[in-house]
Amino acid sequence: MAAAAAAVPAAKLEDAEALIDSVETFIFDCDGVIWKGDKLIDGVPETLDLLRSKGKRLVFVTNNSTKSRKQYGKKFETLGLSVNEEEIFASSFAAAAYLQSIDFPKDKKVYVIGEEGILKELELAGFQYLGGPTDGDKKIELKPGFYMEHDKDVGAVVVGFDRYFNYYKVQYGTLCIRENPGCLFIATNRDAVTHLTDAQEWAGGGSMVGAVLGSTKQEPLVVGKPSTFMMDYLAKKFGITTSQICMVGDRLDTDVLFGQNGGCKTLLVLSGILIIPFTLNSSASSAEFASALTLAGCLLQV
Ligand SMILES: O=C(O)COP(=O)(O)O
Ligand SMILES: [Mg+2]
Repeated sequence: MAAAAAAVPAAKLEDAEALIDSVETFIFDCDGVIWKGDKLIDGVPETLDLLRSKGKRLVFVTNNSTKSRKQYGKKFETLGLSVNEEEIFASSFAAAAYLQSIDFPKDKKVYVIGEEGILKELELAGFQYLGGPTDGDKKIELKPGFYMEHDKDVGAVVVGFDRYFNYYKVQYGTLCIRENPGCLFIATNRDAVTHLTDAQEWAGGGSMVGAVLGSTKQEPLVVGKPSTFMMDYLAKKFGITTSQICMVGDRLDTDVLFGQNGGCKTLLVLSGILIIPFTLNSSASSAEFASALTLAGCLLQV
């Protein structure tokens, strides 16, 4: 079922300082909030520094499963942001963590329609996997009698954004889900579009998931936003109550809904889907931070 948009009417942020003082943790979405593609969004370093200087915990949650947490740590570093791996939760990690949470058998395998980030997280979690980029150049020749074999030990198909998506992968994933008894269909996320470059929006993970949903007629279990799986995981890990969290995102149907589903305060910024860039000079006081957020037309969803 597609995630509904946030139900609560939006209100323009009036008092950012009160918001900042009312929570101990800020969860930031990444694409459209921290960066767009590989381009850092103006004002982000100063904003993060300001919040850290006020003793706030910062956590980063991205639905983009192309990278592992470690790889995202490198991305933050190249953008000049010091963020440690433990503060980053990507949906690639969520897929592996979910399989761990259900004690997915280690003698079963995971077929991956997606990129390296998912493979790396599955490896770290000790799961056997196949597929991923190596199936990116496999072609199907539909000659008479052609029959595609598939591994009967696949117990889960994980689908995420995959720039090398092809018919071989759809067919392989479909065979596993339809013919291996109890085979799970897990989606890292269902974002319709995302900024894979800063120049435009690109078809997102939702397009790959939609293809497998179409061929299997099965709804996937989504481990990324707006599912609360990552919220529950990080709230438990950091020992925080969700009312002490403000979720900052650029999408209603994933980020804001994720925050609302988790019982957090939510802040919708307009630097992602709608572009209203704002800059914050380095000596920004929280009042300036407040006015910058207001300037950006931020809406506060409560
Ligand atoms: O890449 C995506 O699909 C979305 O990524 P985000 O959750 O960081 O906005
Ligand atoms: Mg985003």
